[in-house]
Amino acid sequence: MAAKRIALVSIFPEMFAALTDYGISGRAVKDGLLEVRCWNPRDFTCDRHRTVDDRPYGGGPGMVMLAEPLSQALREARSWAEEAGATRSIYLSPQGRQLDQSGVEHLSQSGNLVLLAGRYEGVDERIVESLIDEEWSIGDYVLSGGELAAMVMVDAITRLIPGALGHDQSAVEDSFAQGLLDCPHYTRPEDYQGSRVPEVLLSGNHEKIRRWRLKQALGRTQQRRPDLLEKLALTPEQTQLLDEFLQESST
Ligand SMILES: COc1ccccc1CNc1ccc(C(N)=O)cn1
Repeated sequence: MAAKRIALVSIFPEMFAALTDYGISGRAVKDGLLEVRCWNPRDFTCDRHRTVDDRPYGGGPGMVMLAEPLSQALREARSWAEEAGATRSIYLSPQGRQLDQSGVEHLSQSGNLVLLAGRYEGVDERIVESLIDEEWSIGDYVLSGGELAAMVMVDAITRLIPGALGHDQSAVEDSFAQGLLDCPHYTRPEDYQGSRVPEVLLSGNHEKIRRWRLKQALGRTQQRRPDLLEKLALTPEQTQLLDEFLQESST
């Protein structure tokens, strides 16, 4: 399968080493599953100070990113991504559509991406109108720049690229993929400071272990994120396991 191309537009390209040099995404780059390149609007300026921002029309605090350097950077980034196929240009901002796992799945299936990471108070709106297809937010909070939001999005998407997770992990079994929170996890030793690993996990009975993990995921979701549960149509087995969990936790 051709590598997924993700182009980044940012005045802090060095930040993206966190994606390309570490972990699952770093491995995906190394294995040729993912290609990441960055374009810096500062390289598309003509003045001595390499100015990328200016004061907002209408007054007010802060600065706004200038359209022209962004336009040139975005156009180069987009043509690189489009060389490898259909491409969608995304702007990360608090005003965007909120990202969740279903949004990640949607974006992971939509070809190549150009991600625009804004700084200051944001970018000149004419750039969003002319060159951006979709605006996305990773949550209802304000960051100093879109770079961390872009990296969150790329990391989540990369985990869904076939082959990116080794054989020992699976995005499909990810509880979040089923719309549930995750179950508890344990590893050696069996007894840690007097606290033991649940016996079922030591039993080697894989069906019992599957049911226990599903029960824990359902119970945790009910207790911590009932809003997620409301979205789900539980199977008869899931309904029964959740009832058992709630009975056990009320005793
Ligand atoms: C004041 O900052 C901005 C204002 C407007 C646009 C971009 C920025 C850059 N900051 C961001 C970016 C994304 C998110 C998010 N929630 O996805 C949070 N902050």
